[in-house]
Amino acid sequence: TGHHWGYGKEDGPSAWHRQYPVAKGNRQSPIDIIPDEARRDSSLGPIFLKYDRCTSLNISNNGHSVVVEFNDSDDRSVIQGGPLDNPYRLKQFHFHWGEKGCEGSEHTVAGIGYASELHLVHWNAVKYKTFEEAATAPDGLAVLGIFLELGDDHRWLHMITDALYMVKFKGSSTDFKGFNPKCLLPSNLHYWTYLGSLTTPPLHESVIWIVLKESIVVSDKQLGMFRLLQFSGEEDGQRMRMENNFRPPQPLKERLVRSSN
Ligand SMILES: NS(=O)(=O)c1nnc(N(Cc2cn(-c3ccccc3)nn2)Cc2cn([C@@H]3O[C@H](CO)[C@@H](O)[C@H](O)[C@H]3O)nn2)s1
Ligand SMILES: [Zn+2]
Repeated sequence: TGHHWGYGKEDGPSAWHRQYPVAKGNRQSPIDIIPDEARRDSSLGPIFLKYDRCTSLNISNNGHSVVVEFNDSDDRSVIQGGPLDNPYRLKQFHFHWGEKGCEGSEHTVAGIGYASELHLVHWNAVKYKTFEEAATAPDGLAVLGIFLELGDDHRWLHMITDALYMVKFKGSSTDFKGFNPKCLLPSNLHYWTYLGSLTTPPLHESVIWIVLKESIVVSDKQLGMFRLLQFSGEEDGQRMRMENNFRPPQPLKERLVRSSN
C-alpha cells in the first residue's frame, strides 16, 4: 500500500527518511569499518554457528533481494558466543550486490567496498516471542555479514545461482530444501561487531552486527546470475534488473566498533 521504497533515484536510500524517520537515527547501518579505529576486546570470545540441523524452506524474490528462509520454530540453527548473551535463531539469509565488481557491499572497510555482501539474519527467541517483536528491540536481532569478492567460482554458490531462474520476478518463491549456509562461510570467523540497524526499511535499530573480516570468493559469472533477477513483478511493464540493492554507509555517531582477537 502506498509509496513503496526501493533503490532507485526517487525511492532509494536518500529518500527513505521521509517514510522512516529513524533513517537519520543514532545507530543506523551499514557503516564504514575502519580497522585501525576498532577496539580489540579480549572479552569478545569466538562466535559459534550451529547450523548442522538447519532446515532451509524456500528461496524467494521479495522485490529487494533474493532470500532463503529457514524453519525458525526451534533452536535447530543458531548463532551464539561473541558479543551475544544467548543463542539467536537463523531466520533467513539474503544478498546485496552492485552492477560492477568494485561496489555492491553495504559495509565498507576503510572506504573500500566489496562486490557483494551476504547477510544471515538471526533473532533473539530467548527474550522475544516472535521475529517482529525482536525486530523492534535493541538486542532483538543478530546479523552476520560476509563480504563476497571477485575471483574464481565459489564451489557451492552454484546451488543458489542454479535456482535463481525460478525466482526471477518479485513475489516468486520456490522450494529450497537441504541447503546449509555453512558452505558459504570463510575459513576463519574473526569479526568486527557494533550496534546498528536493519539496512532496509523499516530500518529498526535492533541489530547486533557481526561482520567477518575474511571474505569469500565468487566469480563474476556467478555474481552476474544475481543480476538476472528483477526488482519488478512479471506483469510489470518495464524490466527492472535487480542490482545496486545496497544502502551506503551511515554516520557512526557515538558508536564504537569492537574487534575479536
Ligand atoms: N539487510 S538486513 O539489515 O539484514 C535486513 N533488513 N531487513 C530485514 N528483514 C525485513 C524486516 C521486516 N521487519 C519488520 C519487523 C517488524 C514489523 C515490520 C517489519 N523486520 N525486518 C528481515 C525479514 C523480515 N521478514 C519477514 O518480515 C515480515 C514483516 O515485514 C514478518 O511478518 C515476517 O514474519 C518475517 O518473516 N523476513 N526477513 S533483514
Ligand atoms: Zn541485508
